[in-house]
Amino acid sequence: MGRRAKNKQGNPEPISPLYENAKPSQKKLGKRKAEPETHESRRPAKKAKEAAGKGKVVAKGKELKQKSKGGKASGKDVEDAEEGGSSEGWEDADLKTEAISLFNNSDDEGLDELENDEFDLEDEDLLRGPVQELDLGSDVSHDDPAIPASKLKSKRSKQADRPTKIIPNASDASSDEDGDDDGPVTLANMEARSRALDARAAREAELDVEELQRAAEMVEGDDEFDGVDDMDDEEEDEAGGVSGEGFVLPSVEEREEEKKTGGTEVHVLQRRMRECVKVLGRWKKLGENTGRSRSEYVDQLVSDIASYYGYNDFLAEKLFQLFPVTEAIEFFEANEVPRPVTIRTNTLRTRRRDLAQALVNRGVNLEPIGKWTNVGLQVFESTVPIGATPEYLAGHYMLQAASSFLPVIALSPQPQERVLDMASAPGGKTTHIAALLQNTGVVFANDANKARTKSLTANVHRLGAKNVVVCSYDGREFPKVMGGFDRVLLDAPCSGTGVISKDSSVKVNKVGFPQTFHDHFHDLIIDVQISRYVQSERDFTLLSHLQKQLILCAIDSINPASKTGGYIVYSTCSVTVDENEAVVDYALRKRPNVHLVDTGLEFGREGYTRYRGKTFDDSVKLTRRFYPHVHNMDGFFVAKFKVERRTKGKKDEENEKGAVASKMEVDEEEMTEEVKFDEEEDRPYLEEAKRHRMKAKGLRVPPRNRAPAATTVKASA
Ligand SMILES: C[S@@+](CC[C@H](N)C(=O)[O-])C[C@H]1O[C@@H](n2cnc3c(N)ncnc32)[C@H](O)[C@@H]1O
Repeated sequence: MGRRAKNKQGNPEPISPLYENAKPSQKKLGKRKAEPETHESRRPAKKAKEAAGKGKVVAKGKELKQKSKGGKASGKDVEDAEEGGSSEGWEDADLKTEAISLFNNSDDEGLDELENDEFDLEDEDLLRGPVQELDLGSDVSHDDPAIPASKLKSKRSKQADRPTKIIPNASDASSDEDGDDDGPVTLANMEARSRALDARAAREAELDVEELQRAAEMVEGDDEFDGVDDMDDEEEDEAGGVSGEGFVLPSVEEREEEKKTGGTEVHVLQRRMRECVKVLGRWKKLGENTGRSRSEYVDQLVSDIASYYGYNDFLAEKLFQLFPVTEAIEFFEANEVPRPVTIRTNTLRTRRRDLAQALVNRGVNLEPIGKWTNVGLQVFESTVPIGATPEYLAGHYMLQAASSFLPVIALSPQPQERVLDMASAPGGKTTHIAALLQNTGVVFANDANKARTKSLTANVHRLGAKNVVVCSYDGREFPKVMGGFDRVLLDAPCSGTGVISKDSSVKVNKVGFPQTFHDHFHDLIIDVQISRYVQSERDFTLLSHLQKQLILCAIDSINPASKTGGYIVYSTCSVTVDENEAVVDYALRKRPNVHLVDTGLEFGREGYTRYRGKTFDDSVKLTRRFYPHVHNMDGFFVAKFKVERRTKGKKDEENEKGAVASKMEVDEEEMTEEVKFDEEEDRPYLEEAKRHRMKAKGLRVPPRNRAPAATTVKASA
């Protein structure tokens, strides 16, 4: 837990001047200059925080309740209940007191999990405690004497009483005109609201093109993402010129010493972060005068981010590198705020309008999510437990993060098709696919973790999906066990760096974890709960290795002659390049008969084609990235491939041998190029993994000291 999370006593120094001094460059951040300052969409995460200031509570370092319009909702709690301990989305989240009463889940499995989960009563303090935010986007602070009161007032009023909404186009414009403040949605006003949303979405679509272009320029022109050098004059004036008086960047030795003595005070951290962001933001102007190198400032800032938000240093740096400096802070801040609660209408049982009406009658305040989904509803408040309504029990909806809709929308399964959901538990996406197939065709819902297929099966039954076959294979066994699919979804096991707001344990390593962790890695069947504890480059390499194996198997499971399909969607709830673009690029190199196509998603940032010295295929820009601070959704990645018929060559013949060939290919390339295994160190883990496999197959397991040693990961896989 970071200092930010720990600090429950007194109000630390407000850090809002940070933003005043180093306002993010809108150009660099791909935000909309054309939008008026009052446009909430500029800072979705900020909106959530503002919401917190209005009777809602955002606590330090731990996400608490999101209570829009006085309501209470916690996305992570809800999906926890829904998905019975899923790996992705909300299911691993802690449950807080309030959520238990409001979003009580009737699903037994979910309840068990809630009861057993790390229920931190200390958080009750946080529920009552003051809001503390490191807010780059908060223009001013009430406490800042440098800001005239008039300015303060107008800036504060920008963030009107609005609920935190899903912002697919990084925009949440015109909430007023769309009637956000006109009271709850009713049957009478729902159509009108939907129309208003459509109109808004159309306007936003235009702006989005502009934003995408900016984002693309940003990636193109700035490999190192080195901050906001291009602040305009006005911004510089606001930023207040040179670095703060009296501030001296600690030396490496001082930093080490500080760590040894248990870190520094929160207000010192805050000030230092503010100063570092300011200097890095205008390095050309300020940097030279400091007599220090840019990397010293970056190192200090990353180290402070790690302490302040409670990440391990490695992960803090990895995530920091994804963004320009100021945007990185926005990202870390957004991870401290819960995402909106959303549900997906199960069209096998009901229509969205009927569901909305039924829930409105029960005292649920909700609204359609946006134009991009015709089944999603965002819940703002509820007087009943949303995970235990009769409609929920009757399978009329799934509690599901909005980002989880995206890969299935991209997959776009057509009636009568044969679809493989390669890593499917607990079934949020499987049941969505089944609904889009209108209960025709067949969905093979596979998950390597047998225990997790229980909640998958339960969800399949509850939602009335009759075209689903549940199975439990290692995904890398496909297409050996079965092939010829029209479409394959690979919602891959990942590090979970996109869902930190739901599962803050992603931030750190846990005591006692490594044994299990390595065990699973060497078995290369990674339960996502475990895969999340990544703490070194090697861990990411191993995870990426599994993802590469799985994606080749997914490709090889497709029937390229499919009349209606021939598509694969690869998705993760992670934002790291290793798990996303690098995997996609690898698949393109290994399978020449495959190319990327448009995901069909209306929003999301383009995938990176260049990143920290790596160059990916140009077409990788067709992939889409989603961020909490931009879209007010979990961090997510979606890529869509089309598989063509192969013109037979030697390599293709090899590929046709199926999963084994796919696995071997990855092994050969990766083992030599990237992953250097220390066989001696790994031997016990390999042996243990082998024992597990034998046990699972019902074979007699030899005593530990006589277990036959596996020598390579390839052999154990
Ligand atoms: C991101 S979660 C899937 C979430 C699911 N698609 C949903 O929407 O509910 C990843 C899943 O991959 C499974 N998994 C891990 N390694 C696997 C493997 N080698 N083959 C198949 N599934 C695997 C995990 O058990 C986990 O349930």
